[in-house]
Amino acid sequence: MIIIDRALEARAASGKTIKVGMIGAGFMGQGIANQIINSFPGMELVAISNRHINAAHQAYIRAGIEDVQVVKTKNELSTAIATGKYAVTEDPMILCHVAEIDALIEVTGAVEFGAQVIMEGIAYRKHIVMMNAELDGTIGPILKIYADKAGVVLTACDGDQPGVQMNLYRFVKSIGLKPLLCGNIKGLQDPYRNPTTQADFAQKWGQKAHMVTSFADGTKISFEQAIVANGTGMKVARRGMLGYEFKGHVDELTKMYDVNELKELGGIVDYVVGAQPSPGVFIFATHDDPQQCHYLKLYKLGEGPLYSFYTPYHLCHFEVPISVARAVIFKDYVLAPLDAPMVDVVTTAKINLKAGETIDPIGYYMTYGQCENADIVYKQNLLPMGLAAGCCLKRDIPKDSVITYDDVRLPLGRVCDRLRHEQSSYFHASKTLVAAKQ
Ligand SMILES: NC(=O)c1ccc[n+]([C@@H]2O[C@H](COP(=O)([O-])OP(=O)(O)OC[C@H]3O[C@@H](n4cnc5c(N)ncnc54)[C@H](O)[C@@H]3O)[C@@H](O)[C@H]2O)c1
Ligand SMILES: N[C@@H](CCO)C(=O)O
Repeated sequence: MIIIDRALEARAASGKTIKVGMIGAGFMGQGIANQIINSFPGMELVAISNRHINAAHQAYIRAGIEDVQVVKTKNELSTAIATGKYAVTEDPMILCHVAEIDALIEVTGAVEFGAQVIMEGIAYRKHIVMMNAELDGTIGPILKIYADKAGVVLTACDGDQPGVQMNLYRFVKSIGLKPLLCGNIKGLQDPYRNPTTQADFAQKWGQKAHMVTSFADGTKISFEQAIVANGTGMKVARRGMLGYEFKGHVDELTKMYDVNELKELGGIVDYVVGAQPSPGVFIFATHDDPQQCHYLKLYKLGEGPLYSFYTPYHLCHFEVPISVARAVIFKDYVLAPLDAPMVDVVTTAKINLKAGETIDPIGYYMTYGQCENADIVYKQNLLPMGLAAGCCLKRDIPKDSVITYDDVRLPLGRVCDRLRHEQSSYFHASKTLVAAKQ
C-alpha cells in the first residue's frame, strides 16, 4: 500500500517511531524481524517473545542486531525500550503490558496460545496484527467484538493470501465493480499429506513439516478462505469449496462459474489448483453499467459478465509490517470479520480414526480442515478444526467424515473453547433478536 512508505518516512524524521512487539519467532517471525529492522524506517521491533528464547534471539541476530537483552518482567522490558535495547523474553504477556508498545504481531499459528495472548493484548489496548489464520478462522469474529470495545485494530496481515485478496477486493470495489468471487491459486492440494510425506520439502526450506503439511492438505487454505469470507460476507458454494483443477490462466476461468449462482450466494470464496499466475490470488467481479463494460472490453478485460483481476504473488512476511503501519497510523485494518462468521473450517478425518484416540494438531496425521458455511456448521454441531487438537474421540470416525462436537470430549479449561462458545451465543442471539424484531 503506497501511502505507507511516506507516512513511515515522516515518522522516522519526527523520531516518533512505531514500536512493535512480536510473539512467535519461527519461519515467518524470523522473516518479519528482518523486514522491520532492515526495510521499514519509522518502525522499531522493540521486543520478541518466543517459547524457546533462542529463536527470539536468533531472529535479531539474523537481522544484524547483536546487542539483545533478555527480560523477564514488565519493568525490565520498559527499561530496555527506554534505553534503546532490543529485548527477548519467554513471557508474551509482558509485551502486552508495557505502555511503550503500540502494536503486536502474533505469528505462532497456535490457536489456544494465540487466543490467550491476543485477549491480553486487547485488554491492554494494543493494536493487533495476526499472521494466524488458524486462530482468526476459529474465533476471529468474537475477538473483533472485544477489539472494537477496546478501541483497537485487530486485523489479519498483508502479504499472506487472505490479505492480498482483500487488498485486491477493495481495489476492485473502489473502482465500481461488484466482486463475486475471491480466489486463491494453489500448486497442490491433497488432503492425505502428512508430516512424513512433506518432510523433504520442509527440510529444503527450513520449515516445520506440520506447517507445510497444513498447506498441502488444504487446511490452511480453508482457514484463509474462511477469513476472507468473514471479511467480505461471502459464502462457499459447497463444503470444501469448488476447488477446480485448471492448467490455464485464471482469466480463462471466468466461464466456469455461473454468475447467477454467485449472485444468489452473495459471492463465494474459492480456490483453483494448477492455474497461473501461481501462487497468486484473483477476484472475479461484474459491472452493471454497459458503458463501463464497453471500456473494460477496450482495456482487454473481455466480454464479461465476470471480469478477472489478479495479483500474481503473495510475499508473506515481506508485507506484514505494512499492516502494522496501517493499523497504528491510519486505524485501517487489512481484513477483519464484518459481523457473524460466514464460513468455518470443519474437522475431517484424514484416516480411519478410532474411539479413545486423541486428535493431533493441525498439519499432522489424523485430520484435515474443510470450509463449510457457518449456518450449516452451527446446525450440524460440527467441530471447528482450530479446536480439534487435544480432543478425545468417543467413537470411531471413518476417513473423510466430518467430526461433530458430539463425537469428542474437549480438553478442559481452554480459553479458545470459551471464546468459541461465546462467539456462537453472541451471534446466534443477535440473529434471533433481529428475526424477532422483523
Ligand atoms: N511458513 C510459511 O510459509 C507461512 C506463510 C504464510 C503464513 N504463515 C502463517 O504464519 C504463522 C506461523 O507460521 P511459521 O511457519 O512461522 O510457523 P513456525 O512453526 O515456524 O513458528 C511458529 C512459532 O510460534 C511458536 N509457537 C507455536 N506454537 C506455540 C504454542 N502453542 N505456544 C507458544 N509458542 C508457540 C513456536 O515456538 C515458533 O517459534 C502460521 O499461522 C502460518 O499459517 C506461514
Ligand atoms: N497460502 C499458502 C501457505 C502460505 O502462504 C498455501 O496454502 O499454500
